[in-house]
Amino acid sequence: MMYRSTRGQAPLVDAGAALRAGVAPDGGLYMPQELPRFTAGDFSDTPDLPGLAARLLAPFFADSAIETALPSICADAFDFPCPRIPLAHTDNNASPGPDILELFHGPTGAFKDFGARFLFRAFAALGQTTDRLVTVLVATSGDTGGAVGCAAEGVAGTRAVILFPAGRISPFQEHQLCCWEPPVEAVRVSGDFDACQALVKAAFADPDLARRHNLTSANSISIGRFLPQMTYWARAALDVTAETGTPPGLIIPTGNLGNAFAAVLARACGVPIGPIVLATNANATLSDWHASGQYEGRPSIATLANAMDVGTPSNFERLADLPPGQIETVIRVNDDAIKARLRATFDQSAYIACPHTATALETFHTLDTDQRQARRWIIGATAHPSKFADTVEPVIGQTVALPPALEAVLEREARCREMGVALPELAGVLAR
Ligand SMILES: N[C@@H](CCOP(=O)(O)O)C(=O)O
Repeated sequence: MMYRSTRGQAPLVDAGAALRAGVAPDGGLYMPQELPRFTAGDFSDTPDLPGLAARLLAPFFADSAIETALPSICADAFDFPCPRIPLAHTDNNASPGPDILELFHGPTGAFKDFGARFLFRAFAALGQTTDRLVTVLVATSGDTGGAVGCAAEGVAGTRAVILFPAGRISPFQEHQLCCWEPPVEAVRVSGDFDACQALVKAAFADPDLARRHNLTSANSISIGRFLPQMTYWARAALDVTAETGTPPGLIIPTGNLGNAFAAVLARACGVPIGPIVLATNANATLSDWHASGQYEGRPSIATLANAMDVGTPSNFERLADLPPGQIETVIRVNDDAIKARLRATFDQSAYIACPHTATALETFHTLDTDQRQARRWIIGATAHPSKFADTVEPVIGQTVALPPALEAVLEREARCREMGVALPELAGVLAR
């Protein structure tokens, strides 16, 4: 498989080179040159997630340095459960509740563990073909940073530098992304997530900086982050289609658009997925685009669903590269509605959702009864609620226990550096 740039001004590269580069040299994002086509039968003998991942991802990594290691990378990266839980009836009419796909049972309690663990294992496989240190530069609005730090710790040949926005992430998230051993470094930036993301892109666009530090990305702009995220959507969609005869609809909490784009790509490759609905917080870039057809990035707004506080979603560039009509609906949910849905879900179903998952649950309730009854709906539950205890606990009126892996994070010492939003400051951080 070869990869082309969305901007069309860069040479074709294989998957290994696309991973090493992070973004294309013309500033575009890498896209597969052609899409493989699957049928449900292709996965009939792959009941578990790692097996399905290896089958689904094989064409994407064909003829690259990762090809032979792919099955073991998938087995090692996806070694935690990903349960799909039917939610009890959530309102008074007879329409069934959605299924909740819990994507947060990895070591850092967020769906990012799938992609981050895959990516760093892929870097390790690539590392056997080069001895140059790779600097993985990543911007986070909360969850990516923790997952990347955890996945990067101890991986030979890599150094991870995590930029996070001061005052815009939960206390647990901040501790979690600052607690990993060198060569993982966290940097608190006096700006929002979009400023962090712009800094990362500016560093990639600076040829001297990019070459000197051998920069690459661990955000979903990297194919090594977003391609593995197709796996759990495919698993859930194949299972529901087998159970009901109808492809499920997906409701996906959306910020940087990497998780939703993975579902879009899986559907484009023939995975049986029905409508794809994006659930966003008050940040209106995607809902306005869907309503008007005009895309306009803008500064992000701070919300309770902070990991989705993105004003300029990176993967829009990939979405715009595909034929129109890939996203059926975009629903924007404000903080009051997030809190109300969190509370109602707890009261009616005894289910504790994180604020991002609550955004998707609220979105489900905006669908009309016919839409809800036409098929099974799957809610992507993106993070463990205990990561957002300061928001969730007052709303539901009880404490939320940390799972053991997250509890262990608090025993680690947290440290970070500080910087502003100017590229020379980042150059200084990278040089130290
Ligand atoms: N929601 C993210 C923002 C970055 O998204 P990514 O999927 O492109 O890494 C976060 O939690 O940091």
